[in-house]
Amino acid sequence: MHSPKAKNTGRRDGSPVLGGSFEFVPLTKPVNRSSPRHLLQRQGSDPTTARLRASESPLRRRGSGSSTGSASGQGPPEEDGIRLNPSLIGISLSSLLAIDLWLSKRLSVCACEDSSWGSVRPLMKLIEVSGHGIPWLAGAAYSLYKSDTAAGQEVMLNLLVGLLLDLILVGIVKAVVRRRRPAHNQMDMFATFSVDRYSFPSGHATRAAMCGRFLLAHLVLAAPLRVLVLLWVGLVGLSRVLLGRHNVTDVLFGFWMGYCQYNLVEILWFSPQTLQGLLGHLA
Ligand SMILES: CC(C)=CCC/C(C)=C/CC/C(C)=C/COP(=O)(O)O
Repeated sequence: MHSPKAKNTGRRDGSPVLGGSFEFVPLTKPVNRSSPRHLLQRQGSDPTTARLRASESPLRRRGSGSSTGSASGQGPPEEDGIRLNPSLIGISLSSLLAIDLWLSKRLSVCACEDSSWGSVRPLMKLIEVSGHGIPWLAGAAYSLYKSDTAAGQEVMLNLLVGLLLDLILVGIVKAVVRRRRPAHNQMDMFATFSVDRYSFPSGHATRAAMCGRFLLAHLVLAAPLRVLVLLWVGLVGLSRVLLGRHNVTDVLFGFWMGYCQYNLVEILWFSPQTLQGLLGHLA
């Protein structure tokens, strides 16, 4: 299991490392302001390692005076300002990912039958099916076919457009990011595409967020039903992590992406006239 703690103890000299490429230097350690040669002698017996350390660490670079400083010797060189920010971003991202992996593993309590909440797994899989693309596409297509009012047809047509858009956008992001599903996931999902071996973002989460917003905006629902819709969206997201299908960040990003996708559906909104025009051009 990856945990922040485990990641931070990887160095023989005890200095914590995050993501393998960043090094924290204790601020209490005296910074040597003399020549780099002196620095090398203090770094230990391996001069190559010592030279690398001296050049990696922004703190040491700043402290080493004329050898790496600005031409005038006053203040840090320009490049320090440029490199410090990416380091901070990198460290923050590495920490976030480490917490994500650790938390997701802790929460995957229905990942298999033998897990601590293994008995709830069938219920979680039922929630999984409720957020799957096939029932949603089939339901929207059937409602479009059966609808006898122009308003009903318009709403169902645009739900269908939104669902197809969701499949395409999630497929693209998954193919670009290529984040593997958690190791504890059992790949026993029903009807998947090849990109669904990747986990970022959760397609169930994007669909739940987009459809949730769509239902709340376009169906006249009583307050208890509106609460039920919100509850269902939350449960779909939670079930992805409990089943071990996703890390927490896959689901959170999925919710955000689905929320934005609904905005896109609103922008693209097809009216029956537009549809008739499109069909007329095709015929
Ligand atoms: C008509 C047509 C193209 C249907 C395809 C529906 C389909 C197979 C959707 C995939 C749904 C799925 C398994 C998404 C993966 O969700 P994650 O939450 O595991 O990313």
